Order: sequence, then C-alpha cells, then structure tokens
Amino acid sequence: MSMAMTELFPPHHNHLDVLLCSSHQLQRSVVASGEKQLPVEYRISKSAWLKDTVDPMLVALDHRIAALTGLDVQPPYAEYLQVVNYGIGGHYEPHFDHATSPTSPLYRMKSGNRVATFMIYLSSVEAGGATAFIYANFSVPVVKNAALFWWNLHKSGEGDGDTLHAGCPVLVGDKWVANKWIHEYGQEFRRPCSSSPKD
Ligand SMILES: O=C(O)CCC(=O)C(=O)O
Ligand SMILES: [Fe+2]
Repeated sequence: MSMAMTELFPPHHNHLDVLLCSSHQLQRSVVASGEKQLPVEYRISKSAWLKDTVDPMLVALDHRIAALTGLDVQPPYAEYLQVVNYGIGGHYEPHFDHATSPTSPLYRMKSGNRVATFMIYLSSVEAGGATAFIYANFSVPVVKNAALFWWNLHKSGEGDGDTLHAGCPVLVGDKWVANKWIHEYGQEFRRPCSSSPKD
C-alpha cells in the first residue's frame, strides 16, 4: 500500500470552510450493506454529498485534486464530494472504501470500483479522531487542511487488504472531513493496469 499526505492549503487558510456550510444538508451517514445503503452502529457521523454546482469552490477543489493525483475526477469517474461531520464519540470502525462484493451499490455509477481515496481534513480536533490504518500499522492525526491519498485497489483491480482503516472516536472537539472517491474508469491511461499482484 502506498500513501501520500499533502497540505491542500496553508494551515490557517479557510478556503474550505465554505464546505462546512453544507451542515444544513447533513444526514446520518450510511454504508453499503449488501445491495442497500443503511445506517449502522459502526459508522456514527453525519454526511452530505456536494455537487460541483453548489459552489465554485468545489470546482476549484476538483482541479486541485486532479492536479495532485493526475486522475480524472469528473463525474462519473469520481463521486461528488462527501462532507462528513463527527461529534464527540463519532467514529467509523475498520472498513474498506472499495466494494468487496459485486452487488455493492458502489457499482451503480457504472464506472467500476473505487480505485483511490482522497480525504481532506476540514478541521482539527482537540483529542482523538485520528485515521488509523490497521494492517499498515500507523495513524494520521486530524490536521486542518491536510489531505491523504491512497490507492484502494492494486493495479490488477484486486482490493488492497492493507487499506483497512478506521476513523477513531472523537474525544474532544468536532471533526470534519471530506472524501473524494475516484473510480477505476477514466484512469486507464493515468494508472495503467498490471497483472502482477504486487503492483
Ligand atoms: O474519518 C476518518 O478519519 C476516516 C473516514 C473514512 O474512512 C471514510 O469516510 O470512509
Ligand atoms: Fe474510509
């Protein structure tokens, strides 16, 4: 598994605060379960999906993500931005971002599986809330304006088990993140396939 961490904007810039205005759209988060999307006790947060048309900031953000990753993030090659808010005790237990079953609702976009995750921290927190990579054995603290990027799939298209990760419980504070999930289709010439299981 390879991962990159970047600073999307300098730490005290508030470019992304406009995304917090999505709060009126926030609803209890769901997860893909079989063919459905359901609220579950292992993901306690609220989230909202933001189309690029909501604010020009989102178009600029897409351009920044495309420049940093070299990937095509236009729909349907990537999902809309998902803004997530965790209160005290909010968490997301260990999971994969990619689909692990062929009947997953993640395939409804007809652009393949989630090849990569670009996750932005929109806030810091006073305590707790780190993103923990269970098998890779490290965790990333919540630092406002930092972003994480990782590949969920090997170049063969197989899921990478080392990407199992969790959002640890928030102990003090209010945690905001945004996810941009990038799909396999559209990236064929940007991240070519390989039949080697190691790539
Ligand atoms: O909140 C985090 O640190 C992780 C979030 C996450 O893994 C997800 O939304 O899929
Ligand atoms: Fe995740």
